[in-house]
Amino acid sequence: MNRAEALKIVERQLTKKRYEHTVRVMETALDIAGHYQVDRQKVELAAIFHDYAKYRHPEEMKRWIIQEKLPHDLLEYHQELWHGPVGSVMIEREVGISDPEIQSAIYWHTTGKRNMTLMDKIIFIADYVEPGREFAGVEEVRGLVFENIDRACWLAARNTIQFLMGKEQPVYPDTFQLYNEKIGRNMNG
Ligand SMILES: Nc1ncnc2c1ncn2[C@@H]1O[C@H](COP(=O)(O)OP(=O)(O)O)[C@@H](O)[C@H]1O
Repeated sequence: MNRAEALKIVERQLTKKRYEHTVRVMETALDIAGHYQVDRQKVELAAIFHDYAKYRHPEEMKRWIIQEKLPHDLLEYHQELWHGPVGSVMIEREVGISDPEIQSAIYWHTTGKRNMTLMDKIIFIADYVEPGREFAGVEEVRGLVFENIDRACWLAARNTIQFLMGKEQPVYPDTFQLYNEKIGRNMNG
C-alpha cells in the first residue's frame, strides 16, 4: 500500500485536526527514521495508521478488547488508552495490514513500554514531539530525539507520568516500566 492510499483510508476515520496530526506524525517519524537503520516504508505505515481507531465508539472498542483477547486491565483505564491496542488489530481485520512490527508500534504508541523496538520508539516519540504538540517539556524532548532516542522516550514517559500524577489520574503501568527500564542505565550518553 502506498502513502496516498494509506492516507486516504485513515482520512475517513479521523477528524480534520486528527488527520493533520497524523500527517505531522508521519513526517516526524520519517525524519527520525532517516537517522537509523529501519524500514522507512513500515515506519510510514505505522505512523499513518497509529490513530486509526481513535474515533470508534468506546463500546465498539470495548467489544474488540474482549473479542480479540487484548489485556482485560485496559478496561480499568481511560478510554484514551484503548485506541492503540484496538487499532493494532483493527488494521489487520479491516485494512489487511498484518505486519507484527507495524502492529506493535501502533499498539504501544500512547503508553510506551519496556523493551520497545526501534520502530516502537520512533512512533511513540514522533507522536509526542510532532510540531503541533505544545505541552510543557516538549522542547527538551525534541532536542534529544536525534541525539538519544532512548533518553527522549524516557523523558516523554517521565513527563506523562508527572502530568497524570499531578492531576491524580491513574497511570497505565507500562509507562512506569519504560521509566524504570531507562533509569537504571546511564542516561547521559
Ligand atoms: N500510562 C498512561 N496512563 C494513563 N494515561 C496515559 C498514559 N500515557 C498517556 N496517557 C494519556 O493518554 C492520552 C493520549 O493522548 P494523545 O497522545 O493526544 O493521543 P494519541 O496517542 O492518540 O496521539 C493523553 O491524555 C495522555 O496523558
